[in-house]
Amino acid sequence: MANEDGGQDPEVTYYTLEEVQKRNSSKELWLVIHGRVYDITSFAEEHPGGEEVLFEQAGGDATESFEDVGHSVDAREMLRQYYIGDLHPVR
Ligand code: HEM
Repeated sequence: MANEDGGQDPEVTYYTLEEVQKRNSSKELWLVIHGRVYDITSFAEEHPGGEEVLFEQAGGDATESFEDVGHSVDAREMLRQYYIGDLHPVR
């Protein structure tokens, strides 16, 4: 996420929504949750909620649908292993 002063963290890779939107197939499946970008290509077929719902959100912001489901703490911790960077802050 952006620093307190609104600057960018040099340790973090930033992706624009445009870049994320290209990754919307079974070969490359990225999505955004709470401003963080996740590459869940390898996870889709293991998702307990099915891969279909993930394809519907592929390449976009899945925050609302992720929260609507009321995912468990375990599910939230799983996110960590698929994290690849942050969404580029919009200025
Ligand atoms: C990378 C992101 C996601 C991860 C790691 C994840 C993980 C999980 C896990 C571990 C479960 C089992 C129940 C639980 O522990 O809460 C689950 C269930 C489920 N997830 Fe996800 N999920 C992700 C994204 C999404 C998204 C974006 C949606 C909706 C569009 C979704 C919809 C569901 C549904 C419908 C269930 C089944 C609930 C049930 O039948 O009880 N998930 N997910």
